[in-house]
Amino acid sequence: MLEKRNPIPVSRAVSLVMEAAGTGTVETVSILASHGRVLAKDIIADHDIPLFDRSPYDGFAIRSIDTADARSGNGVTLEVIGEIGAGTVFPIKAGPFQTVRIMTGAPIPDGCDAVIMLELTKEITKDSQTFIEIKRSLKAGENISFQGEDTKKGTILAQKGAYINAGITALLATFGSRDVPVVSKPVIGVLATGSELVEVEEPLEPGKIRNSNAYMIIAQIERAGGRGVYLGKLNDDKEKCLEAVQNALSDVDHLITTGGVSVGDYDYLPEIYKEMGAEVLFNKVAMRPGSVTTVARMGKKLLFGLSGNPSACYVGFELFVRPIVRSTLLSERPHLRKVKGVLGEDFTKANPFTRFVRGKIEIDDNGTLVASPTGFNKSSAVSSLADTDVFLVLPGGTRGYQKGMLVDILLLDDQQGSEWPWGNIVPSYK
Ligand SMILES: Nc1nc2c(c(=O)[nH]1)N[C@H]1C(S)=C(S)[C@@H](COP(=O)(O)OP(=O)(O)OC[C@H]3O[C@@H](n4cnc5c(N)ncnc54)[C@H](O)[C@@H]3O)O[C@H]1N2
Ligand code: MOO
Ligand SMILES: [Mg+2]
Repeated sequence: MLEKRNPIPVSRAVSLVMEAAGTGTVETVSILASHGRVLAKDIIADHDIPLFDRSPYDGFAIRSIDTADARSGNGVTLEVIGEIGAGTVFPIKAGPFQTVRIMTGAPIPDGCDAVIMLELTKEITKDSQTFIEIKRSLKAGENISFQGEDTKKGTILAQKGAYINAGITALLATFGSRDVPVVSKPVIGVLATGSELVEVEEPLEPGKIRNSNAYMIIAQIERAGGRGVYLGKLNDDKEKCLEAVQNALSDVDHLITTGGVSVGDYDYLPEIYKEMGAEVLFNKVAMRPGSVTTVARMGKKLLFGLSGNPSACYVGFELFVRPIVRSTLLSERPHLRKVKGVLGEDFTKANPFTRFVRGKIEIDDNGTLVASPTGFNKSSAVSSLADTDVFLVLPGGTRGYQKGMLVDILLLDDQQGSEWPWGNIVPSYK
């Protein structure tokens, strides 16, 4: 007798999964390997930036008081007592009507309180001594990069849980972090099921298809910030699948399977979860594609039973697995970031379940975000995933959607994320 499945709302399904979210451990990596990882410790400025008053220009460091009467037609002459490049400190204090030739980034010499750009000065040589003439007055502090103007010692510049981008890498280097504490990547195993599958390097035969989902999922795990481990493909043999799932689970933090979660004769995952004694959190979600997505729990580990259909598998990953990866990586915004935009074309097919249409975004001439489906829209589609950078969220109902309507858009290639995008998805937009 076929077991009746009760679809639950997406938001409820995500909440159930998130109850199993854990936090990751810490490891240290070289700064050169830290890009794209997640900080395990705040970055706190341990000194001011700049660390000392310095020149923003190539020119001359002067005493502003000496230029008080300077103007066009009445230049002031200053004696050049030396020169300083970035990296050294000038050893002498400048006295009245003395100046020091200075390069960008060099510390302001003692006695000086302003800098004039090279282009605004005229060099004069008299008795083999160098002078400059200045025809304008400068205020104290003019053209100086002051100590601490960028940031002050003690400021928290990046927080634990932040994605290490190029800017954070610059901060790590600024404050001398050669070894960077990062959150260890959660290890997610991937098993593909289906007797129809051949491996990527194998030739096709009648009735067979290539296993694309496993590789797609590994890429999605990596985009989310986890480490994907490909554990192979399995034929539709219940005992072998049960054994493989049980063995795999001991080596990974969480396990993803693809295929075999629907009601077909060879869809063994539901029975496997039962035999293992795993707690099934849900086996039907009110969404398209991916309605058959099933998630079970064994202690702290989650078993994500993603659909075999490529688009359904892709969507199931982004909605349910991604937030688990991100919260392990200490993100407080582990879900897909939601923005609003307009629908780029009619989507007339109504559906009782919320649709996650694979789409791409563009910004039109008025600056409006326009999201359009990427093409063939069935759950089985693989071709339209290549151009996909967003999901258009089209809530279930009896009506379709017209071009120009306001829609919720979930961004896939994004590091900012969202705390909870499911709160105010409304049934239709006018
Ligand atoms: N009577 C019903 N039939 C189906 C239902 C239903 O509710 N009642 N649900 C449909 C929906 S919705 C989906 S989605 C699929 C889900 O199927 P499974 O998750 O059980 O996956 P399979 O049956 O193993 O395969 C489905 C499809 O995907 C292809 N596939 C599988 N693995 C891969 C892979 N690694 N790479 C690429 N493609 C893969 C497979 O060949 C099938 O074509 O069930 C519907 N049926
Ligand atoms: O799980 Mo299916 O993908 O709803 O079409
Ligand atoms: Mg099936």
